[in-house]
Amino acid sequence: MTDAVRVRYAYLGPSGTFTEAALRTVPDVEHAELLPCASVPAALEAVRSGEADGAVVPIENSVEGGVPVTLDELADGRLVITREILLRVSFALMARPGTHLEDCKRITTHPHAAAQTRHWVADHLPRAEVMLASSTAAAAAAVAEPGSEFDAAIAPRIAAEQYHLNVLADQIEDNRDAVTRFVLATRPVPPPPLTGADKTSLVAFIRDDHPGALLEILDEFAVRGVNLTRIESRPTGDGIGRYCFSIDCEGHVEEARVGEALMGLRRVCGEVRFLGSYPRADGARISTRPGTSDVDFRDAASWLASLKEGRT
Ligand SMILES: O=C(O)C(=O)Cc1ccccc1
Repeated sequence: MTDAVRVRYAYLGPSGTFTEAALRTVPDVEHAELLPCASVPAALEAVRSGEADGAVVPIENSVEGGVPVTLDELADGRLVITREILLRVSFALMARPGTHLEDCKRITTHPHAAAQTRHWVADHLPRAEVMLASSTAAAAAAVAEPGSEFDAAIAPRIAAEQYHLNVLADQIEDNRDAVTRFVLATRPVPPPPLTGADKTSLVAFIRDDHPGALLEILDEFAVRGVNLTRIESRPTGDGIGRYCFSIDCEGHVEEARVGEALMGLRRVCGEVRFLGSYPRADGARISTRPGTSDVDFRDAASWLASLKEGRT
């Protein structure tokens, strides 16, 4: 394969991050060019500018919920999500050879990793200070620097080999079932085909602040039997008290109940930004409630047409 046709993927780097591990699950990634970026905004900007064809970024974790920087960056609607990836995350404490557990006073890691190992650190290193880094692998790289100000990093075990560090403690996550959800974002393209186990993401902006505005949004989903998998309010940045709603729901825009819910939102909201329909990473098939399948919507539409033609 020549360089001219190689797909370029940006990701939260440097090499050794969980995001890289998530990216490595994308089909044909071995033929792609990987572009490590210093932050989530930088990875997404590489896609907007055309420097990369797609970016993999963390969007939600099972301990802390949505990742604000990713939700806010995607809310501009200039990119779409074409794939989601679920990754179990497990953390190790690593240090330069010769450092022992009791020497670890200054630890560095990514904020998500700090949140997911808080109890372990409090129990085992109660006097340690945790300083935040742009990623877990960036933290490992900083510890590996000669004369580093840090004693240890919390990072994926694989980063210890890459940065020549020793693992002092492994599997230090507070919750063994911690899962992080990543998405692949690209410049706008038609959604991948319907699989029957899909999700749709969007951002809804209320038209004018009024009682029941959120209820009106929820109603568009509820009356069509569309289940939400995440809803979060995020500030729009236009002033205190001004929020939009970042929403993931089950189903694909090609399914009538989802398409009709989007049209309903378009009517009741000030603005709706479609962020994509894509296969669910867990493959869980969606069971439609009675009266909300594509057949039901088609039947209702042809019944209405027959009324207009004078056939009762
Ligand atoms: O810093 C990393 O390795 C990342 O990819 C971000 C992250 C950190 C902790 C859990 C999941 C993702």
